[in-house]
Amino acid sequence: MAMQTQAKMIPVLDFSNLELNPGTSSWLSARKDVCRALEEYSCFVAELGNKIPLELHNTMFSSVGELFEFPMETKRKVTSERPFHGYISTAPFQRMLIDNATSTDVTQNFTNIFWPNGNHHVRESTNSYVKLMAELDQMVTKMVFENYGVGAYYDSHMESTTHSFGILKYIEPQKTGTNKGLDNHTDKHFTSILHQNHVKGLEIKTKDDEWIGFDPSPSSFIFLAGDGLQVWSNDRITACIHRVMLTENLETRYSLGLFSFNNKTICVPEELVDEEHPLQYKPLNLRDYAEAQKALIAHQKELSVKAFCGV
Ligand SMILES: O=C(O)CCC(=O)C(=O)O
Ligand SMILES: [Fe+2]
Repeated sequence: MAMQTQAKMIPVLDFSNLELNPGTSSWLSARKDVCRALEEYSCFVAELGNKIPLELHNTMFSSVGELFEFPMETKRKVTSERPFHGYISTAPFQRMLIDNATSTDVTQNFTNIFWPNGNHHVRESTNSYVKLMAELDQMVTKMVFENYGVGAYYDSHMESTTHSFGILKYIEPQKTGTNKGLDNHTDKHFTSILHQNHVKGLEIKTKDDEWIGFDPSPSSFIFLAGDGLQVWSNDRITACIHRVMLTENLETRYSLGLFSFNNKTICVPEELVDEEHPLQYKPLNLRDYAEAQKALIAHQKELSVKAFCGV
């Protein structure tokens, strides 16, 4: 698979023409590219081409626009007991985050909040869209596990993984007086996949401490390593530091994300600990980590995974 470099440096991997079946030569070559990109950049752009039909992209972004137009009391009905989930409105953005989004009952309950008589088109589109992203996540995760020689652990990892689906709307900077959409952070889950409309803003921090922008297109998704993957890989892959800056935006920025949570305790596989890679982390429970993070949020502090469970 050819690896190009987008804008300045984010690697772009072209999955559009590939039938990726485990064990084939194209799978093995993609696996190598995926892991190299994650080790060097903590992220990569997955170009899906026609695997994401333009109509599905358009339906998703127009529905998201509609969802945020509903009255506050309707949006507040999107709730969850999971930390940081449900509907949140802060100065620069509004977000709805639903857990276990690959369940069609969950997407049905979600759409029924807004359209009590049902909205078949939005529900079906959301199901197809979440499925597409979850399949991308599963494929990349399988490649990562295989690459480090522990493919045998992939099935049990995925069995205890759930995916949360997030939709975000950023308020235009001229209305808030700040161009900061989202502060520098790493994601507190295992992996993330983001997809957005045409309004730029997502920036990734490189290992040389340079910020580089993501150049969006309807068929490109960005895959980011989260804190969970950093722990699991014993620092072979580090979590992607990213932020959203809304400079020059005259239009509303919407982004969609699929976030994977491993619901068991994440332990570094013993195969990934050796003299060159001494154990860096105690076992990590992502829910406890999110709760600890939440407790600090009032103080505007971010808890690093090293501080939480570093050895
Ligand atoms: O809006 C984006 O592109 C980034 C969203 C993000 O980083 C997050 O939800 O954690
Ligand atoms: Fe993030």
